[in-house]
Amino acid sequence: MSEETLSFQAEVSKLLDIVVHSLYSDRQIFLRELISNASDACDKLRYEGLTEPALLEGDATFRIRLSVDKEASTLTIADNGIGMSRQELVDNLGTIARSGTQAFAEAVKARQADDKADLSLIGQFGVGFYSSFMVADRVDVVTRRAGDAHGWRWTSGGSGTFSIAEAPEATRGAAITLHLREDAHEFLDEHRLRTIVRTYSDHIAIPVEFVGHDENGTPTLETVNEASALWTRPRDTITEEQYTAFYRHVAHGMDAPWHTVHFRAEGVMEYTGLLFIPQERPFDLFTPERKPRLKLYVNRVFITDDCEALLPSYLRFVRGVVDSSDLPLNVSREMLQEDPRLRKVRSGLTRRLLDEMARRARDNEEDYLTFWTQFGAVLKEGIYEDFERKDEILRLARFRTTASTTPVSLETIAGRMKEGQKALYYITGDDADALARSPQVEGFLARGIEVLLLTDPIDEFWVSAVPTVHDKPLKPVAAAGADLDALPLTEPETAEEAQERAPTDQEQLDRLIAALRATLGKDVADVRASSRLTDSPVCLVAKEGSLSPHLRKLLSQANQSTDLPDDRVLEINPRHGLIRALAKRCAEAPADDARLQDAAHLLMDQARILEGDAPADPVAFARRLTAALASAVS
Ligand SMILES: Nc1ncnc2c1ncn2[C@@H]1O[C@H](COP(=O)(O)OP(=O)(O)OP(=O)(O)O)[C@@H](O)[C@H]1O
Repeated sequence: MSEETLSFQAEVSKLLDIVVHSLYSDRQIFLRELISNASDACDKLRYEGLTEPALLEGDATFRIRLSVDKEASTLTIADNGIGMSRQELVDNLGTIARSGTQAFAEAVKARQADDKADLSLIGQFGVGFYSSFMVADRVDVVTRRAGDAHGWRWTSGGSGTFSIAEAPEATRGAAITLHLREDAHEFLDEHRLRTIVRTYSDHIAIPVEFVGHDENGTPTLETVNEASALWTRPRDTITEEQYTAFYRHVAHGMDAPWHTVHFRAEGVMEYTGLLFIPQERPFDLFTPERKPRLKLYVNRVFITDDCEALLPSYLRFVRGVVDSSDLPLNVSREMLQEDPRLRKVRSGLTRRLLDEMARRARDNEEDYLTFWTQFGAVLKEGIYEDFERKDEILRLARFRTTASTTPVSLETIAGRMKEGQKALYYITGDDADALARSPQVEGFLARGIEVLLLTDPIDEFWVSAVPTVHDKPLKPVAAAGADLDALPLTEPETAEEAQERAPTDQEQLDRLIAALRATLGKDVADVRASSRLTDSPVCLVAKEGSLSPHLRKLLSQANQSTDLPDDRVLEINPRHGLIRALAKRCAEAPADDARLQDAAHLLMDQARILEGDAPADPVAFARRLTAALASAVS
């Protein structure tokens, strides 16, 4: 077949355009990405060779080779791994956009503020191969898939198209040749290359060999890396730098891990775990798949990094490796998901990770909060999903409250409850600052009662699974009802305040409530007086037992349920001057008094606005507001 030219998929093209035309810091990471791909390719063949030994073609000694040609200004990274068929070559390196392609392009754009794009995270997005174009103006990939008779050559300058032709010279595996850009000739320097390999790929379990020449020009081979699986080495022989380098390899990150745990589990199931909690959120933390990304090895043979059974999804931010000698090597990836032995591993890993988090929280709360801020929203999913460990996760959880902008534990909050306080109260919404100022919490603030401010979408779900905390009921502020009446105000009222806040005459209040109900009709589920309010005249609360307004909003944003009835209750403050005045007018005015009706709608719209909603009818709202202002001014 003669050479064929194909176009990159549009998103890939866009990504390449950014890679080719940006200036970067850390561009040496291209080598880490290519070595990492080469090592994955060897791992894949080793795994496939277990069930199909013919694929190994009699050669199961895997290696990665680096060589430079100074005259041609090329650097080649060659492996004897699985290789790619023609179709795989076309799909993997050009026509199928991986899920991270667009996400990566966007992330780079967002970070381009200082003119130097940070492309170091490219591998995290599953598009590491394209980092070759940071240093090369042409890339050739010569490859033969294990077991295939023919090989192929892929070549591209990184703009718009790539070509594919037959390559009879291809050996098993893949050889990536980079034609280095004028400004990237530093990567022809052997010393520099060795340093990079040692920094980034020392722990790769497959030897990375450097092809040099002796003084007679005869080729020499030198292994540059340690080439033993890091997790199999004793802990006290591994330096922190080595752990960090390994973490960067598995997480494709540039940060250092926030926590590293390296252990050997013995007992019913024997396995080694080397797990990391990152410092920064990976980009796909909140994608719908919610997949954990641990790498599973059996006796140092890589099996999969797509094993949902290995960790609960609320720990999906954890990266690392699990290697067990007690799992069968030839087990299929699908069977693994159901394997009871794996369930034991999962439970052991979860136990250990939660224990480690608790320990870090005990040791240094401030430092623990850096972790919590990044991953708390994910960990909290466990309160809802992992019944067995619900209480443990609740102990790890930290919350912002009306009394504390620094998140605190439930234990702390429970420990400073007021005498006579019957429950722990919470409010849900999007923005903690707005919630802290919401009329709904006024009555709590006036009584010195701390309210939890819950702003993660998951909060709406777990609260329903947790009826009590530290033996106290956990209640939404909307359900506080009579609890508040029973508690005293923090500061006794002055005589002046008492007069200002004199309660509305009960009979007049009842008439006002009836009038509001009649005017607002179906806009509200009910109208009632409340002690929740101190400074504001009105607020909207959810009817007891119904969806909270925040959850209703989340569901309608997710398009899950747009036709949920709005059954919010309008609460009015009988001790507010405006309510007193309206009640008085209501007692004297005819039932269809236009001003009273306008006031009812304005109050309702005001309550809506405070909940972050728009007025029901903006034009009518504006007209009523103008009329009210005009009459106040004149
Ligand atoms: N040396 C290689 N041998 C065989 N296949 C390769 C090689 N390099 C890349 N590939 C194929 O090309 C695909 C794309 O590589 P790329 O580095 O862009 O992403 P990735 O390696 O899949 O991402 P991740 O690093 O997250 O696994 C790989 O998944 C693999 O199938």
